[in-house]
Amino acid sequence: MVKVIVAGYKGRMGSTAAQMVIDNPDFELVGVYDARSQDQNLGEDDRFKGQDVPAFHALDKIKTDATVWIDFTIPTAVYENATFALKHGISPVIGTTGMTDTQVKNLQTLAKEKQIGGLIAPNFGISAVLLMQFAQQAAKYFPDVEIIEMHHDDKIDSPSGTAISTAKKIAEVRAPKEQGNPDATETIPGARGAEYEGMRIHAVRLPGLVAHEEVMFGGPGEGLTIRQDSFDRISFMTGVKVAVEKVNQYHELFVGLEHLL
Ligand SMILES: NC(=O)C1=CN([C@@H]2O[C@H](COP(=O)(O)OP(=O)(O)OC[C@H]3O[C@@H](n4cnc5c(N)ncnc54)[C@H](OP(=O)(O)O)[C@@H]3O)[C@@H](O)[C@H]2O)C=CC1
Ligand SMILES: O=C(O)C1=N[C@H](C(=O)O)C[C@H](O)C1
Repeated sequence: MVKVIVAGYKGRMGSTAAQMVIDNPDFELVGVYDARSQDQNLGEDDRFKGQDVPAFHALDKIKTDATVWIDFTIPTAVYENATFALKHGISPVIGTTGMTDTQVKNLQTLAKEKQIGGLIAPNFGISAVLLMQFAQQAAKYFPDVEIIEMHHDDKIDSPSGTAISTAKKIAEVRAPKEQGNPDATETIPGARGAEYEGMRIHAVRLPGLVAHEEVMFGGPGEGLTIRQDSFDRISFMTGVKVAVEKVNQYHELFVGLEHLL
């Protein structure tokens, strides 16, 4: 039985993850954490009526025997949360996006020091993991690429963690390249999107969307578009489940679900 605490349980992803833990006979939800909630117990939340799980609102009040910390919170909270988990011997399974490269490195160092397994996954969806792998493969042959990520309009960070991760994977295999016309100008600043190592990333935010990404490649006389869609947040739960099952077996913190698949 894997004992789990879920941070951000009031939110879209945290509530879905809490339900996944409750529904899994091999997992036990032993705590939930959400900084601004008033609940003393998860059962006070209408979506979880009948559940008896302590709810916490401040890191220094958390008392738990959890071995896994699932985090779907906000970019400004996740680093402190993951540090807390590692310092208390709890393996972090982090879905929250928006951490800096330095923060990720610091967490990896701490996990190694403490000999604790952990995972930061910019995307727990299998379609997104495959899209990133396929895009990396295609970039060897098509160095000209544009990334378009599309999300619901409540998303805080942009570009998405998945888009940044896609760009990083592409940058690993292609020589640095400034795309387009070197004399190009932007009549309205930002028209060409964000720039990462010569690639352009475009962030679309619209009600009705969940999480979607297209990677467009262009070459002489041809093009290739790779697309993935998360139509429902349940799409992320297969990956979260695998991470919860496996993360305690490791002694380092990985970035990317592919390391545990
Ligand atoms: N890796 C993946 O596969 C996926 C990652 N994500 C990422 O997960 C994160 C959460 O997304 P989503 O569920 O849509 O966002 P929500 O805004 O729905 O949920 C975030 C929750 O965290 C709470 N919160 C805020 N501060 C803290 C804190 N200090 N400690 C604990 N909880 C806190 C928020 O409370 P309040 O509203 O009161 O501020 C809210 O309930 C985002 O970074 C998103 O990019 C999303 C989908 C998939
Ligand atoms: O905020 C979201 O919704 C999502 N965030 C992650 C990201 O930033 O890539 C993963 C997925 O795209 C959904």
